Amino acid sequence: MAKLVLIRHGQSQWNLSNQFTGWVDVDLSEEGVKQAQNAGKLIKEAGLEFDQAYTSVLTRAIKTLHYALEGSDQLWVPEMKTWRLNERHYGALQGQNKAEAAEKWGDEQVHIWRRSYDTLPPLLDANDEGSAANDRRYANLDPHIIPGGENLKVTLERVMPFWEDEIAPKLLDGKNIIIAAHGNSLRALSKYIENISDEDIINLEMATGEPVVYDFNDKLEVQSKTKLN
Ligand SMILES: O=C(O)[C@@H](CO)OP(=O)(O)O
Repeated sequence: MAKLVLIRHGQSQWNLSNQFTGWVDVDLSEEGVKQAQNAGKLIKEAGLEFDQAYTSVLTRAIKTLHYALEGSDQLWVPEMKTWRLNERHYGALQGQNKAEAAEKWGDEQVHIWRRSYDTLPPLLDANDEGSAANDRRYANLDPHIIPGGENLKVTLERVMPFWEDEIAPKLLDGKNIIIAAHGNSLRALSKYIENISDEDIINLEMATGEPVVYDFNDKLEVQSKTKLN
């Protein structure tokens, strides 16, 4: 039956400098470009062929998708971009260095902000100049939907409608799908797909630029999960 490939974007400039990123639109680092190109090679070697591609509205994921498709000779595959696949919004932590934040608030607090399922980060005010409300790419969204900060639970809640309406029907129709997105939007999706508990999802990490291949049966139950590396 259908295959789904999830790929976290290659290393970004702020992964490299260890800054909270969220919805800030930073580019791939040089290493990130190499990781994304290598993902394309691995996809080609595995013989994976896609019918539809999805990504977020953030440059690092879009470019990763394009490198992965180009490397597997499938740059022509139809693609759709949606804010629903964006990284979780990291609120007022966006832009801060993670090590400096741990010195300021303690390792435990920062770990809770980063990995607890339902604790929100400090929120960003809608009037803050860094708010997504000031960004043209979200102009068509109801301002009430634009987050000031998200935990994994809220991220999952805004990813799910896109899964239900767009992705699941295609998989049920036997279409092969690739999604290039972000560490936490993909952790949210994996939690749902693999039925991982609120406690256990804390331990799931996605490596940058590493394609993860799911095989589904015709009831959309996972038959296998393989990491390409
Ligand atoms: O900063 C972020 O947006 C994310 C992903 O890089 O970080 P973390 O892994 O700490 O949730």
